Amino acid sequence: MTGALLAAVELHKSFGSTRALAGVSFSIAAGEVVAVMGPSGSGKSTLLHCLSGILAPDEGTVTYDGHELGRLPDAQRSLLRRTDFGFVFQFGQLVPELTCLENVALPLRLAGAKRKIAELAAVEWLERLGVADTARKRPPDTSGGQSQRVAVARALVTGPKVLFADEPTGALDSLSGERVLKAMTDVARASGTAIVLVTHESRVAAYADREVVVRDGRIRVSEWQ
Ligand SMILES: Nc1ncnc2c1ncn2[C@@H]1O[C@H](COP(=O)(O)OP(=O)(O)OP(=O)(O)O)[C@@H](O)[C@H]1O
Repeated sequence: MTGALLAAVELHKSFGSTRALAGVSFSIAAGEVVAVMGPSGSGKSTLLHCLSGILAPDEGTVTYDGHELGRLPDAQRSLLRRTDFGFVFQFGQLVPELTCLENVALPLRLAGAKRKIAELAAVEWLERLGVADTARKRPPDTSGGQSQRVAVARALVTGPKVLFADEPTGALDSLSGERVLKAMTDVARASGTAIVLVTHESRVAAYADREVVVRDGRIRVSEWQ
C-alpha cells in the first residue's frame, strides 16, 4: 500500500442479509487509472461508494491522503468529497434546465467563484473534452456521448485528486462509450487525476493502467502494464 493516495483495507458491507463486500482491500496511487470490473451485483458500486466516503463500511478502513475517512466528522468528509473527489455516473447528473456551460461552471459557483471566472474555466474544460460546441445547449439537446463528456468536464473542473466513475459509458453504444473513456482518461492523466472506473466496457484495457475484478464481494486482481 506504500505510495497509495487512497487505500481500503478489508472492507465488509452488508445490506440486511445481502453481503455486498466480503473483505475487499484496494489501493490506488496518485494519477493512476484503475478499472473495476465484475458481474452485476458483485459489489462494484458498493466498493466505489465506500471508497468515496458516501457509504460507511461495516468493517474495515478507507484512508485517503493520510486521513481515515471513518474517523473524520461528517462535515469534513463532505468537504473532502467536494474538494478532492469528482463523480461521474451513468446518466442523470446534469441539470437539464441549465446550459452545458452553466452545468460545468456550477461546482465552482457553489464553491464561491464569480460567474465570469467559473464560466471561463468551464469553457476551458468543455474544450478539453472536445465538446465546446455544446456550451450554449441544454443537456437534453445533446447526444448521450456529448452529455457524458460534459459530465466529465463538470467532475474535473474543481481539480479533484480522484475521479470516481460508475459505469460512465453504460448508457452509450460501444463506439461513443470508447470515445468518452478515451477523452476522460486522456484528460484526467494530463491533469494528474486518479480514476476509479467501474465499467463493463470490454476494451477498457486500452485506457486503464490496471484492472481489478470483483466477484462475490471479493477482489481478484489481474494486472497488466
Ligand atoms: N442500498 C442497498 N440496499 C440493499 N441491497 C443493496 C443496496 N446496494 C447494493 N445492494 C446489494 O448489494 C449487492 C452488491 O451491489 P452493487 O450495486 O455494489 O453491485 P454492482 O457490482 O455494482 O452491480 P451492477 O453491475 O449491477 O451495478 C447486490 O446484491 C445488491 O443487490
